[in-house]
Amino acid sequence: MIFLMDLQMMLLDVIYFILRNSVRVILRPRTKPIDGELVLITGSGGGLGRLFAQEFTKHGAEVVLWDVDSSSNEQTAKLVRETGGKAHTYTVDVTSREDVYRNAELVRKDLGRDVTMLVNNAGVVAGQRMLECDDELMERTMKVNCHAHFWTVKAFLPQMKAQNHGHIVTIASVLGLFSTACVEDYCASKFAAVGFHESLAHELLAEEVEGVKTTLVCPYIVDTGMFEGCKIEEVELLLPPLEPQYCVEQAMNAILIDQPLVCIPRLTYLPVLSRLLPWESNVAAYRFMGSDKCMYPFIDTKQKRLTNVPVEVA
Ligand SMILES: NC(=O)C1=CN([C@@H]2O[C@H](COP(=O)(O)OP(=O)(O)OC[C@H]3O[C@@H](n4cnc5c(N)ncnc54)[C@H](OP(=O)(O)O)[C@@H]3O)[C@@H](O)[C@H]2O)C=CC1
Ligand SMILES: CC1=C(/C=C/C(C)=C/C=C/C(C)=C/C=O)C(C)(C)CCC1
Repeated sequence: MIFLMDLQMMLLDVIYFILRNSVRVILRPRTKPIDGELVLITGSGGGLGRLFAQEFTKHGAEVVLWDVDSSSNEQTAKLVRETGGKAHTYTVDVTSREDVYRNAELVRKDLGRDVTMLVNNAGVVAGQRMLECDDELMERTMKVNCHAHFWTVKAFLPQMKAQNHGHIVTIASVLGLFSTACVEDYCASKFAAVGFHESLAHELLAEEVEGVKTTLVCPYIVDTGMFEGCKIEEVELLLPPLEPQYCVEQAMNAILIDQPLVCIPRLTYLPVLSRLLPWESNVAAYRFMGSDKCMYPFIDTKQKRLTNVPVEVA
């Protein structure tokens, strides 16, 4: 009897959340205030990381900027300060556990307070055919895109849990939910980041740490240069590469309503469902759309950059 009642409750919950999330697409829930939050962003020296720093600043948060490249990171801080924001820069290689833990301590000592929001954004891609790629380059992708999340979360989650207040944001990718050819290192690292993030989210909920929220962000191709050349002509009208600013605004909307997962754009939720189809059906659809070979021009562009051959800009 108790089992049947639990089952009924669970089914009602499932239906309630499907309906609630559908309504939320049209009627956006109230966003949470984040003024006064201390937000740490990795990979803040450029691309999406820099834009996240500016967006969090707009919302009144103070930002801690971590990047391997100090000069591009200083540039981000300058942009934040020009708009009246508070930014603190640290030169950190997130693949190094020691570097992460030492700098986490330093942040705590320098600022006298705990980081309340962590945005794991730093990311790299080898951009070479696996069989031609140096082992170290493939290993680096795993270390930046996945292992680094272990170290940063271990460094900052304990204080969030102690305060029952915080937010862990993972910038993964749609390539952490479905795959394509010739980006084996990247897909492996992003699938791993998604697995890590979701397991952590389950752990916090199972332990009833209600005050620490999680958001998994899975964008499609974004025009930051990271995947320069990657395109699928067959679907370009329907799915053009995302403007970085649009991508960050969509991610911010999700973060500010404590949304657990966001795929940007929404259309990319569809290929996730295709995992239920037979593998061969997916292959046929990939061939039809040209998404099986979409990384070829990206790999060519990257190769030309490595060998200093001029690259034509479309
Ligand atoms: N661009 C895209 O199409 C998409 C990107 N994403 C994800 O979004 C995130 C941001 O990407 P995007 O802004 O495009 O990429 P960028 O290359 O523009 O920015 C990544 C930043 O991370 C920094 N970084 C790299 N390695 C380290 C490290 N070991 N320690 C600290 N910082 C490091 C880079 O520094 P440096 O420049 O000095 O190497 C750079 O400033 C990544 O996780 C990426 O995988 C997801 C979907 C699509
Ligand atoms: C495979 C595939 C697609 C292509 C997806 C691509 C090419 C995504 C690239 C994402 C990148 C570069 C993410 C970076 O993090 C479509 C057209 C959605 C249709 C369904 C199957």
